[in-house]
Amino acid sequence: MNSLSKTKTQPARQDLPPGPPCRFFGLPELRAMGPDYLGFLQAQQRQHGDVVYMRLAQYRDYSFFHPEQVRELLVAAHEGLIRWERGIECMASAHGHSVLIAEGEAWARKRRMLQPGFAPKRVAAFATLMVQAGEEALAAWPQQAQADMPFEHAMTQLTMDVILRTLFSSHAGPQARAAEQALRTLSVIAYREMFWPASAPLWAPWKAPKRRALKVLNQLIEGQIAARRAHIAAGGADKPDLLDMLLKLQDENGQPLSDSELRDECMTTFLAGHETSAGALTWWGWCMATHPEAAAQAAAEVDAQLGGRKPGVEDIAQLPFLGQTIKEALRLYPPAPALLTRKSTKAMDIAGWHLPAGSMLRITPYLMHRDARWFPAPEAFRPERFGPAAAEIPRGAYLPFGAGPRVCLGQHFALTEITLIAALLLQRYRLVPVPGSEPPRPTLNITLRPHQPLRLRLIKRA
Ligand code: HEM
Repeated sequence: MNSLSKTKTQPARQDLPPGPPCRFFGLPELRAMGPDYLGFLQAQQRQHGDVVYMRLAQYRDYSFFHPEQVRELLVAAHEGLIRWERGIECMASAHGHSVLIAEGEAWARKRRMLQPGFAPKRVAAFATLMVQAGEEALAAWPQQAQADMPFEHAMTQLTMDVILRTLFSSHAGPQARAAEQALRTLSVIAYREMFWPASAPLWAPWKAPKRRALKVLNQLIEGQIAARRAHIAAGGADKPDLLDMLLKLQDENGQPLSDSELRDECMTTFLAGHETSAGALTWWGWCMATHPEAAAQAAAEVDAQLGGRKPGVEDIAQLPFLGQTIKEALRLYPPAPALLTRKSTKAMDIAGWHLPAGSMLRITPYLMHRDARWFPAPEAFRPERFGPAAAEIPRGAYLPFGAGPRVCLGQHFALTEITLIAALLLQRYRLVPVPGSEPPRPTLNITLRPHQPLRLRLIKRA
């Protein structure tokens, strides 16, 4: 191979990382990816190693599986990346142009404005609301000695209630059940649409379920904003919630969020702010139900620290083992198991490979978290991995909240909420699998949920 041919737009195969042979424009790979994205990528990693190249339709597609490469991409090369336009287009029908969707200066402006609202101090002020929501939800659960609960549904309703209280000073009313169903519908549709090159317009007759789902969510969010505007117009007092913060935000030029920006940020905070936390609590519940010794140790820690009183934000640091069980559940079942695919906007060199502008880049926390090099016996639930005596985990190997400048904005919020709710649960119940039930299979529909709604048996603690 001479040096001239290396500079051609289409690199020769030996200049590319290993991967499946390029056949039929990558259609066999695309067909295999849709029904089992995580299994497909895992098989590629096993066969080809830490960097896998595929030709998928018009895209040069690279998957990275090594922590150093992940940090190189998400941290060092961040400015040369955007999120894959088609993926974002499928999510934008609900999220609009929020911080989750925006790119470049528009994203940076939103991120700078929103960041203080999710800082630890701000989140701490919401802890009382989180605990209140948890206590009220648990008080409404069956009170007999043991009961089989639709646990996943209960966690979704609870985290939705938390976000409605913290965002709008509101509660999960009858609209919440409809919103849960609508979000499920939208996630399945958005995930499916990502594997098609384009979407039919929303008015197409077969898009009625998507239209209905969007209407439910829009009515919920826009109704809350309209009610707040009416409250302010009537001279009502400030409310200690995120909407109040969003209404008062100004950028460096003194510009507030426009009406549509406000709607979009509220929608993203509502959706991103409860769906993933619900998934995290659901999987944590399953881990506790199937690892009674770890559950008993976490419950003993909670009892010793709280002595029966309700938890507060200041207790979180005193519940290290409980925190380890949560981290380990997030490792085995990261609610965002595949980061939103990135596209390079300029040529770059990563891990010794030259990536032309326009390359697709995939990072898959679910697979990084199950790599025996960083997590020995990766399928085992071992909270000790995150204990003080454990070996250090390489930076970039553990990514439940992503990494780099686009790391999850709500990570502190989520961890505070999950820990407080987990403590409330352990104070009251022992969780066990429903006898005879099938173990949940992780299923990807943008987020990671059990293949069918998870039920757990709750046994009241004496
Ligand atoms: C266990 C719960 C959560 C998990 C696992 C999670 C995970 C993630 C991940 C992995 C990303 C980055 C995606 C990427 O790089 O492609 C992200 C972004 C984001 N998350 Fe979360 N999240 C959680 C909870 C929350 C909560 C509670 C909120 C808000 C209240 C939130 C708001 C956001 C926003 C706004 C972004 C976009 C940030 C940006 O693009 O600058 N998340 N989340």
